[in-house]
Amino acid sequence: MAGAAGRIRGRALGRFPLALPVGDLSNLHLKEEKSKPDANGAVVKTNANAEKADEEEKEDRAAQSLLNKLIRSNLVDNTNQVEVLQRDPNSPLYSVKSFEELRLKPQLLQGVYAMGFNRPSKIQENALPLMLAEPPQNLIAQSQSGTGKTAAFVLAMLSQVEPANRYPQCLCLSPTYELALQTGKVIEQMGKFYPELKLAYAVRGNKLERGQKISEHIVIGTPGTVLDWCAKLKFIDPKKIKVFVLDEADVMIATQGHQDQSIRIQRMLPRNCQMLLFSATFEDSVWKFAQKVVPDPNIIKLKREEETLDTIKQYYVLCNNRDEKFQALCNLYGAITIAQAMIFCHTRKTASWLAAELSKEGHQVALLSGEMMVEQRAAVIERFREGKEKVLVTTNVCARGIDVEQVSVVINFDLPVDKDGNPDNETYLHRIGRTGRFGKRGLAVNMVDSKHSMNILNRIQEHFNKKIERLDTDDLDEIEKIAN
Ligand SMILES: Nc1ncnc2c1ncn2[C@@H]1O[C@H](COP(=O)(O)OP(=O)(O)OP(=O)(O)O)[C@@H](O)[C@H]1O
Repeated sequence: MAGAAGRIRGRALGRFPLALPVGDLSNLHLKEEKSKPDANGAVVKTNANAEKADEEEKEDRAAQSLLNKLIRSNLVDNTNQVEVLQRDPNSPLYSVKSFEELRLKPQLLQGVYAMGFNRPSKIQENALPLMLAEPPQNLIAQSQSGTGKTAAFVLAMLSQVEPANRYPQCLCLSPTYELALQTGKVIEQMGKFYPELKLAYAVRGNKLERGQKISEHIVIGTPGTVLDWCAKLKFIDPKKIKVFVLDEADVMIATQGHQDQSIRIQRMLPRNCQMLLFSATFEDSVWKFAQKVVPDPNIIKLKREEETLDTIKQYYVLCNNRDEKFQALCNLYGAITIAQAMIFCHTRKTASWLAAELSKEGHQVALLSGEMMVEQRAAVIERFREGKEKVLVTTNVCARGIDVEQVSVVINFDLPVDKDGNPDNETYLHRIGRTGRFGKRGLAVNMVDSKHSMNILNRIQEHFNKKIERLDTDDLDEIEKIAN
């Protein structure tokens, strides 16, 4: 997980430069740094004398004036300043609260700060008080990709666990093996100051002895294996679960069988179990599913036009065929520096062809596709996350939800369509959401190669009510401009 995402950094991403010296910007988070928890997890408040208070006020004023300057000069759009966005009421990262106000346990506060989070995002600020309320509240929540949903429900689970009880108390369903591992990592990082807390992965390949009971406090896994562990193998006593999380509900129901399995698991849980469901999109089918698994819910939902993030710039390129699309891609690479990119293709065949062509051009390419074994897929993603490869060419589902901070560009080499050839808006949103994570700038480029794909693109624009601009990839100056 990208822990340092919450701070302002001096590092430029590709050619998205940071426009001001870091020294100036660091003023913006001076105030938070004064109330961080110490090594024992206690929140340390500095005992400020009048002089110090004066100094602080000056710093605050300086920070505010810098912030105003940034906003006025429109520099906000040119930088990756999470802190600035977190102070912009129109941003999904905006928050008026601090993590202290969210009543987190000291060990968790310590974990949050150790991950480099300075303040909550909008979804965290809104969802956490509900999730931590007494008695526990059920919640159906939507927030854009990369705005901190995972961190929100991980905090909720960690807050409810009683380490002295050596049995599973929180159960989290993820749609894929990769996402289960990714979320597990967040749990491990955030629960770092909770050494007694244990986590088990209910994923294919994790074989346990028959008759065994699990003593771990949190179980995270995919629906099929979790169902086996609860119903058939009885490794878990579902009646003791206090918190049930269903993550990426839209992706979940797109996978054959997952919806039924999730509902069967939910039915085994006690009535007073807290049910939480998260999703980046809420088409009707997701909504119906959500209402089936979350009784009497509190609801946090976005308006359609809020679903896409303004920090991700969207373009399309007109081409005539596959070779021209490849050329357009090469032109993009020739004109802008791309930290890491994810490229989506419709078929495995195109993906392998493209990966081979890009390798011939000298790129370090990773290929991820559905026919690979889950362990292989996880290894590919890990290497990409570590930056060993700079380009990830992939087909579809296995790349959903993957959180890699350095992805500055997403290319739809083929536009996402459903099995009937209609635009797949959800998949579009998930794909472009691989960039622009937590306020970072991102670029999404769509390759259009026929009247049909132009029509798909137009329908995607209409759906999100968001203009996707044309980009001429033969014009290097124009490409350079979009990266500035
Ligand atoms: N309050 C915060 N401050 C700074 N960074 C944060 C904060 N919350 C989350 N992040 C970071 O932002 C990135 C995205 O967060 P997260 O994965 O929780 O988003 P998400 O909404 O679950 O995304 P997706 O819909 O794609 O699954 C992660 O790298 C995470 O570490």
